[in-house]
Amino acid sequence: MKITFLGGGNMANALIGGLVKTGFAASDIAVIELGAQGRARLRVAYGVRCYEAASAAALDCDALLLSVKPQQMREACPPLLPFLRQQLVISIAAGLRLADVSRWLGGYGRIVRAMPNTPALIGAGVTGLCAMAAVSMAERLGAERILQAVGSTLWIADEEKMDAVTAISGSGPAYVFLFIEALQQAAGELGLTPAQARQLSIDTVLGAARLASQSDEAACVLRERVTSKGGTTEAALRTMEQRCVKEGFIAGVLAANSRGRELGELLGQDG
Ligand SMILES: NC(=O)C1=CN([C@@H]2O[C@H](COP(=O)(O)OP(=O)(O)OC[C@H]3O[C@@H](n4cnc5c(N)ncnc54)[C@H](O)[C@@H]3O)[C@@H](O)[C@H]2O)C=CC1
Ligand SMILES: O=C(O)[C@@H]1CCC=N1
Repeated sequence: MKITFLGGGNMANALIGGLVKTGFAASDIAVIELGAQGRARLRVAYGVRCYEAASAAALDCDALLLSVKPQQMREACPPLLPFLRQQLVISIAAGLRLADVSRWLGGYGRIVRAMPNTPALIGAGVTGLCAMAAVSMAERLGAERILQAVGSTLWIADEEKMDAVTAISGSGPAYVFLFIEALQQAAGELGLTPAQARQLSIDTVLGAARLASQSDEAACVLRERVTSKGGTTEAALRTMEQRCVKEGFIAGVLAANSRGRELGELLGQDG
């Protein structure tokens, strides 16, 4: 399968890196990227073909993955039109609705909306997928094959829920990195070295995530098991509760969901 990316930024780099690491031939991957530096980085890092603009050669592919920012999509679509034949189009833009991307692509119907995340770079991503009605089963499987090469996938029947997927797993790595940052900062304040802080915080997140994934028990039960009566965890959780950490966290995720919907509404009105 030949894949072309439109936009070679952060997420395209994560997906391309993951695809190449899991055995996709770099010669089957092309990127259309406006920035000369971005193209040079992609060529050096992964050996993929890079183009400055759409052309028959750039769009000689089975799947075209739209990985420009939501605000860049409407302008980026028309130059693709002369070269769209039967390719499956996959848009990973946050918020943008299938109907709007389809309209910007002259009513093209073979479009899957996907929401991956950056752990795709190491094959540990998770992607929500949602397809237009005209996308065939074989094409759905094609989209799944690309994203499963870099992690797990799940289908979302109701497109409105793609904003929730974005808020949970698309943006999710940032919340985890913030948590790691906070643990490391606290470790520093407690006199641990940066190397000790790094090992302790990252191994704790990895271990807890693996335990949660391999356990049949709910996260709250696993949390209670760490929390001894009158002990240290209880003291930590009580202080966090007083500071409304959980409420603040949930409010943040809901804000991401609202921003996705808002982006879709705002940009969808735009032509
Ligand atoms: N960064 C992330 O963790 C995730 C991002 N996404 C989505 O992926 C898309 C890209 O996000 P990032 O990679 O973070 O943004 P980015 O800004 O790093 O990458 C976008 C790239 O597109 C290029 N570009 C813009 N217009 C172009 C055009 N007309 N033709 C060719 N190249 C063009 C820019 O030069 C830039 O390199 C967004 O729509 C975002 O919502 C989805 C999931 C996760
Ligand atoms: O922050 C954003 O808008 C993108 C979508 C999900 C992760 N990054």
